[in-house]
Amino acid sequence: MLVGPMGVGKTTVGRVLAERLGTGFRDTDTDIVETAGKPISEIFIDEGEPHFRELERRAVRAAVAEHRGVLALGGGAILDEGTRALLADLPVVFLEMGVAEAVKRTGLDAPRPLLAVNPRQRWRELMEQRRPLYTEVARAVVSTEGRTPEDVADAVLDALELKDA
Ligand SMILES: Nc1ncnc2c1ncn2[C@@H]1O[C@H](COP(=O)(O)OP(=O)(O)O)[C@@H](O)[C@H]1O
Ligand SMILES: O=C(O)C1=C[C@@H](OP(=O)(O)O)[C@@H](O)[C@H](O)C1
Ligand SMILES: [Mg+2]
Repeated sequence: MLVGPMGVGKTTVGRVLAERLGTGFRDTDTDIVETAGKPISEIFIDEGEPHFRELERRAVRAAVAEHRGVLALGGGAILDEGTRALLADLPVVFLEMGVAEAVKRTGLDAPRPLLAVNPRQRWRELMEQRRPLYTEVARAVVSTEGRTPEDVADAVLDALELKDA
């Protein structure tokens, strides 16, 4: 299970990991988009963040119950106390990076509504609030700085001692 901030590579590394482990990959953001029938940015605009968080809470609960492979969560999923409790005994890895790398990665990618305005400052604020929560749920912390997604996947397997799985 991969947690960490927007753009750190949960989705990208999750796919690589699933392939390495010969298992399935699931991403709660994808599940939410399917359920809502529209992109995350539109959910934020039309119904607001609290509604998105409610969809996310349900999506994480369903995925944890049903899915046995690699699961990538959205960056804010750990804000929910019930979600953190669900993750308590699972092999959760916190992927991390610094703000410069975050801005570089998210700038190149699909829009994330929470970083639409003032991305650098917003990212710092979000990390201040969330870092303790990522740390609380994680069994291991893996840096993604200067590593390709393949290298990060290797480091995750090492950290969870799944290298020969
Ligand atoms: N280790 C990495 N090094 C460089 N770029 C990366 C790395 N991992 C992911 N990326 C890029 O960063 C962007 C965000 O990745 P993504 O997997 O969507 O992150 P998340 O799911 O954590 O928000 C994508 O453009 C992806 O190709
Ligand atoms: O950090 C957040 O609050 C969010 C992260 C996004 O997922 P990624 O972390 O996969 O970008 C997505 O769930 C939404 O835009 C909100
Ligand atoms: Mg993602």
